[in-house]
Amino acid sequence: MVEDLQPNQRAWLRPSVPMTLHENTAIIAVPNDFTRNQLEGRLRNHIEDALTEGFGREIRMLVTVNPALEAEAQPQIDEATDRSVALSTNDHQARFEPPAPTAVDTYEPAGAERRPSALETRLNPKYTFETFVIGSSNRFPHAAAVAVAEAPGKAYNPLLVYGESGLGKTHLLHAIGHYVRSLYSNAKVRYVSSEEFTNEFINAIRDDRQDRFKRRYRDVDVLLIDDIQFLEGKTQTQEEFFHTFNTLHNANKQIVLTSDRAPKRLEALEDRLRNRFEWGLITDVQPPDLETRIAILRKKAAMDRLTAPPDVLEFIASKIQTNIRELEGALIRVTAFANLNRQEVDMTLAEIVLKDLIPEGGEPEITHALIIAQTAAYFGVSLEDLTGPSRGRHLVMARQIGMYLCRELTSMSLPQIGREFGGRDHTTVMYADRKIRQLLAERRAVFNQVSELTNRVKMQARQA
Ligand SMILES: Nc1ncnc2c1ncn2[C@@H]1O[C@H](COP(=O)(O)OP(=O)(O)OP(=O)(O)O)[C@@H](O)[C@H]1O
Repeated sequence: MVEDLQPNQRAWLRPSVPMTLHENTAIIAVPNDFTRNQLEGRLRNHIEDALTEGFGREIRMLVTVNPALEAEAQPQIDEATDRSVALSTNDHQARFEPPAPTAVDTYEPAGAERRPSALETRLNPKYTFETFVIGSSNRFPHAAAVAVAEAPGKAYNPLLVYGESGLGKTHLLHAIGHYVRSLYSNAKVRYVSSEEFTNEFINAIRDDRQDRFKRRYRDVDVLLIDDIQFLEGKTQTQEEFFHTFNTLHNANKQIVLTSDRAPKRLEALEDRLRNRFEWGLITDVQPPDLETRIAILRKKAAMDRLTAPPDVLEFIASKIQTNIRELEGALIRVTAFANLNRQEVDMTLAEIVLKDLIPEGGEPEITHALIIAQTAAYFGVSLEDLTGPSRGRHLVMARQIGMYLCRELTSMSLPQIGREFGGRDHTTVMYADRKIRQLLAERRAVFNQVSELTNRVKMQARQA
């Protein structure tokens, strides 16, 4: 696949060094921001496809800058041979060794001193306090999150943020992680969703590696644990989490939790855990008001370099009121549509796109089962194939669109979606979501397929 690259594209790979494969993320070091932008922009799809094909599972790429590589980094655009990184499958297989297991996975940039990296905790680089828009709906949780990050284990412990889907809980959790890292460079920060915590715990029992599991979660300074409602009804995992919690709390290590409900409404959670959650500070995020929604769209447009006039941003913000993920999704669809049609983003265009996206008379209830069934029918594939292991090109695209729609149209978490699509890892869902978002703006066929399929799903949901 990389063999298909133009010589000038291949030249960008020459100074790049594959660092490690951490779970489903290949980390590649480059000498400067400029090279990183090239890799992340024009070359991302090629590289990720090559890696995915090579490893037989979806691999995403993370690029990190290591100025120590600068000396080797004189890309010679006219030279087709790429000496340092032959991104051919075999080569990668050889060079991306899974990191040795450690309590907190480490990452060592070539030629630099060992330093902790946000990558090792799989924090989304976009979810920082800088990119978080503050409004009356989230002012308090934001302030609490900043306080906790500035003085881990001292301000409020635990901090629990709850609220409905798509209101920024995960964003705040990651922002705490990034900020702690920037303030305390040696802090061990671990982010995990409760679903992953549960799965890892089950695997640890199966493989008789409980000690390693315990170390992994108890030997940290800050534990960020997302969506604790998932622990409901899981007695053994709750027991393990209870001990993890006590160990960390006794050692004055910071714990931050998110939930879709207030702890007292987590009925299938043991009293003693619920009780622990109430030791610290509990705060909620509310749906943002109109001004905050407009500010979020402005920020998002600026960050992703999407051009949309103020009246269009206000229009989108007025139409989508309860979920920030949907708000961002609508902006992406509107700008993608304009891009594909080589049109300016204006009100007429926004009205057309949003009319499809927002049905009259409120949102119908959409389930993953409906999305999966409609996706299979739309692409003419069987349900078994759509959720099965086969990796034919047509099937992979159908599956990725199905996953993307589950992310857009339901409030399911990444691990939940992965499970419904044949037990896939949450990073596979993340990759699919990002890839389809990108293709929406680049490929008319994909935009049309996604739009048609969304309409069908919504129509079926209304009739149900
Ligand atoms: N205040 C905000 N400022 C900027 N972006 C925001 C804000 N709140 C949420 N977002 C964005 O909205 C999207 C959804 O947020 P996030 O995933 O954090 O929601 P969540 O509450 O964790 O939802 P879920 O419970 O479904 O996981 C993300 O892309 C996030 O960056």
